[in-house]
Amino acid sequence: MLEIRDIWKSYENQPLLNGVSFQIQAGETVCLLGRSGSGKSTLLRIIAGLETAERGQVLWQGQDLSGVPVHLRHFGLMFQDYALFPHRNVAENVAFGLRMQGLSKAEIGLRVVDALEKVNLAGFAGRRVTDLSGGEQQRVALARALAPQPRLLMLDEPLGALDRALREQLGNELRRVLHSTGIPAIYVTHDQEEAFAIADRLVLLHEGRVEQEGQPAEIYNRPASTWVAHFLGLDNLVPAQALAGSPGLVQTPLGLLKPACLPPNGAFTLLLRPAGAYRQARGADWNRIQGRVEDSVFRGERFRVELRCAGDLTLRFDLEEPLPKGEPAELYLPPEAVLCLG
Ligand SMILES: Nc1ncnc2c1ncn2[C@@H]1O[C@H](COP(=O)(O)OP(=O)(O)OP(=O)(O)O)[C@@H](O)[C@H]1O
Repeated sequence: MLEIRDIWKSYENQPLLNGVSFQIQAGETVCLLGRSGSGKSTLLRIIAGLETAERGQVLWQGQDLSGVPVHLRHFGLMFQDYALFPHRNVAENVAFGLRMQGLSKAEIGLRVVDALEKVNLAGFAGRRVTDLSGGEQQRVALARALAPQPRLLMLDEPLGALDRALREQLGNELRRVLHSTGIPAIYVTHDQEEAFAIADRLVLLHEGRVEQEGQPAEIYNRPASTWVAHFLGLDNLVPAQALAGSPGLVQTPLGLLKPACLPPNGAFTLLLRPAGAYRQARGADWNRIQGRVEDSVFRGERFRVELRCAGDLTLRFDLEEPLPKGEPAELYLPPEAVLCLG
């Protein structure tokens, strides 16, 4: 449906987007995820037509949108500071974009009711927006973005101003609303938990490029680089070197390890899965990790155990039982829990 093809953009000779390409399919919610300042909002503005790229194209069903003005793209936008009109009630706020479209009063009335129902605010039409909670205001903003029936919805940190618990609740609701309307959406955030909760597919932006894209579980299980692993909070990174003459084994500060992957030539990085460690080996090819327990903290389902290991490495594993602090410990990981990163 939407194709972003090789977009380049710089500000004051500082490159920001260096050839960004990705696509969005019908009905799909794609989260654009990257650190603050990675150019996510700029990319949205380029897609919306509010900003021009130095190179590259934005295509809708194969049609190049360069030269198509903002209002003729039929893309809806929703920002973090949703800027509702404080002196107007809920219905008037939702009707705003519809009036600009020149629809009849009757049609506007129907669309407002429909949009408010979609976001679970039926009955709120006459309320003052200033009397609503932050979460309700956010839903009014979503209804306002949905009412003109855009062919694509762009959401820029829409939950950014809300507290964590509300974000989680509204994130789930947003996902439901987006799926029920079938409108494809680009959802920009720097919060990976939020992105994982909402996205059908993730696009990870780093240094102006797409570092990795895929379904959330795919990316979590197979991060493409050490940057992605770090960004997802997977910090058990171990320097490694392939071992000549011993295929499948790699040399590391922890000793010889056996990953499930074919090790690349030369130096590379291994990722040890925090949830992949056990107190006992269940196979002859399991990897033994030795260290001293620095910390052991209950984290809901499991204990997060911090192990100080050879090579100045601190590794964290999630275990069913705690381990005594200050004592030496041995843990075992199957080859599948040891990944090779580029
Ligand atoms: N019009 C502009 N002129 C000059 N620099 C700009 C302009 N717009 C954005 N930038 C710069 O480009 C960089 C990326 O901005 P952008 O808002 O696209 O990033 P972002 O990933 O959305 O960040 P955040 O999550 O903080 O909103 C920032 O360093 C910003 O200062």
